[in-house]
Parts: sequence; C-alpha cells; structure tokens
Amino acid sequence: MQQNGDMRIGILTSGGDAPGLNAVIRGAVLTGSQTGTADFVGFRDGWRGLVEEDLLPLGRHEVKGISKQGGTIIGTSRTNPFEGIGGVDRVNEVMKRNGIDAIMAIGGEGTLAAAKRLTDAGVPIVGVPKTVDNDLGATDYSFGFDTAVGIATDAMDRLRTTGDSHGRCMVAEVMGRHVGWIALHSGMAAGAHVILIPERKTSFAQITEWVTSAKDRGRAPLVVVAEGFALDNMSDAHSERGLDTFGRPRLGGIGEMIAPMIEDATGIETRATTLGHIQRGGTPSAFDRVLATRLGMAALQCALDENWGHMVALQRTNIVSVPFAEALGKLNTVPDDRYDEARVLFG
Ligand SMILES: Nc1ncnc2c1ncn2[C@@H]1O[C@H](COP(=O)(O)OP(=O)(O)O)[C@@H](O)[C@H]1O
Ligand SMILES: O=P(O)(O)OC[C@H]1O[C@](O)(COP(=O)(O)O)[C@@H](O)[C@@H]1O
Ligand SMILES: [Mg+2]
Repeated sequence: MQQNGDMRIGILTSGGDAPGLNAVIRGAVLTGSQTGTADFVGFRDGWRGLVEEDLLPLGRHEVKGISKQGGTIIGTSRTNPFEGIGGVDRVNEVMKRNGIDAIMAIGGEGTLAAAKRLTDAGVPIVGVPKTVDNDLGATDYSFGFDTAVGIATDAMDRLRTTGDSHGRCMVAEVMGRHVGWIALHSGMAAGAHVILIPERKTSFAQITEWVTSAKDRGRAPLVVVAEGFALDNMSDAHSERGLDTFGRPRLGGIGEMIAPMIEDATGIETRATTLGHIQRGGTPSAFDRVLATRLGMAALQCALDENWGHMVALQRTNIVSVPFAEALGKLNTVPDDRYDEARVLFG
C-alpha cells in the first residue's frame, strides 16, 4: 500500500442500508490503521452528518468485529447535501474545521450523483457502490445482493413446503425497483414456476398459463415478482404507499395485487407474501463480507492515490476504480438472454 503520510478521511453511508456496509467501513479503517496511512471519522446518517457537522470517532476500537453485523454503525439517511444549510461551501467549511482531507461516500446511484456534483465542485471524494438491487452499472456485483438473494431463496423454500401442503399457488414479492436481479436469482435458486421482473412487462394471460401448467403437472405454483414489475397493461410499477423522502413512489404491493387475480382466473387458491426489508436486514453472507472488505480497502487506496471522483468496483474477480460518471451512466439491468434462459423452465 502506498504511503501518503496521514490522511484524515470522513466516511458516510447514505441511501437504503445494505448488508456489508459495516464490512466496508472496517476494511477501510483497519487498513488505514494497520498501514499508518490514514485515520477516519464517521459522519452520522449520511450527508446529514456532514452538513450538520455531526461526527463520530472511527478507529480500530469502533470497527472491532463489525463485518458480521447488518446495517451501518454510522447510520444512514436520504439527506440531500445541497439542500437546507448544505452546499459546497458548507461541506468545505466542515471538512476544514475538522481537519478532514477527503470523503469516502458509500451509497447507491443517488448518493453517487450527489458525490459527483460535489467532486465536480472540487470536493475530494471517493465512492463505494452500495445496492441490494444490484442495479449499478460498472460493477459486476455489489455487496448486499448475495445476502438478499440468500434470504429470499430461504423464504421461498419455506413458501414451497406450505404451498405444496395445501396445493396452493404462492406469490413471493421481492425487492427490485428498476431491475429484477434478486427475483431472477432467488427465483432460479428456488425453482420458481414464474419470475416477473421490471425489465420485462408480461401479460396476465401468460402468467396464468404458466401457473395453470405447473398446477396441471401436480405442482404448487411459485410465482416470484419483483416490486418494480408491471403487467403489460400498466404504465408504471404498482405503488400504494405514497412517496419516499426523495419524492419517489414507494413500491411494494404488486404481489398482493396479482394474487387474487390469479385465484379468480385459475380457480387455484393463492396466497401472497411480501418479503420487504427482511431482505436487507441481518448478517451479511460470507461473499458480501469479503467483497465489502475488499471494496473498503480499495477505496482507501483510491483516496491515497487522490483518485477523486472515482468509485471502486468489482469487475470479474478484480477490484478496479471507475469514474462516477461511468457508474451512473447506465443501470445494471437483467439482459434479455439471462431472462430467456430462466424462462425456459417456467410453467
Ligand atoms: N442528483 C442529486 N443531487 C444531490 N443529491 C442527490 C441527488 N440524487 C440523490 N441525492 C441524494 O442522495 C440521497 C441518497 O440517494 P438514494 O437514491 O435515496 O439512495 P442510494 O444512494 O442508495 O441510491 C438522496 O435521498 C438525495 O438526498
Ligand atoms: O424502504 P426504503 O428504505 O425507502 O427503500 C426501498 C427501496 O430500496 C431498495 O431496497 C433498493 O435499495 P438499493 O439502493 O440498495 O438498491 C429497493 O429495492 C426498494 O425500492
Ligand atoms: Mg437509489
């Protein structure tokens, strides 16, 4: 690891939490301490802690044993760093007063968009991609996704035994606002008879055909649906819970919506389960802990190299760094051939 003297870095976690955030923090903090290259402070609750100057110490002691803990020990929020008392001048002032040389921002596309605006204005920031949905471009996988898939698969295995016992159709709704990676992977792993993802609008007639064909073979049909899925006659994803703090529709409820429709159309008793935030909670998988630790270590190196405006990413098995613009350029959607491959086994 390059020695750049002591750099003081402020870490923040922003946006929805994801299992592995703590492992990123630990990876960066321990490496800085071990190599004598950097020390760290935390900003509480994402950009809020930065603009409101709400800091906490982040040394070896604070990160002891946290890579197996879900959530984030420094808190998260959806504060916009440009709103209220925020803005570039305020960020510079808080950094200067606290002797902070650089910021490590761990977040999804919203957080990285904010980070890009600040970096473009001269604030030294490096990024770490975070998304359970796995929807960020430029990184093959992000931590949290593997854990979410594991939790969803376990839930579906359980839904299948109760579904089999009653001969029911079970509908499982999983996360996935714009992309269907969690649905595709957990659905394949659990042997679902139907997988519905935001990238592929599907007719209700096609869904009932798959459900009926599975039932006719003596199976209890399992339908996996991503929260962002829309039927081919719907213009937007189903939303019935108002807006989030950033003004976006809160998704969820498509499973509950289609379950009675399936029952009415096929005569098969149908139940819906929404997995919701269970997918984001608790212990990260070993894969996510390793990925998150490596990303934290690499993000520190990115800062020591003064590679501002870059985020670290997993490409094949390597950790690389890419400009924010590249990461934000395009969503990591499920390619048609991956969906078509799974579709062969539907019904
Ligand atoms: N273009 C932007 N400019 C400034 N702040 C932004 C921008 N986009 C998002 N943000 C801030 O970053 C926060 C986190 O983004 P969000 O999309 O909610 O989570 P994530 O980073 O997980 O994708 C948002 O609530 C918002 O306050
Ligand atoms: O309930 P919250 O925190 O507003 O978040 C819900 C959204 O966050 C997500 O879990 C995605 O989070 P990521 O940004 O980690 O991909 C979506 O699947 C869901 O729509
Ligand atoms: Mg987001």
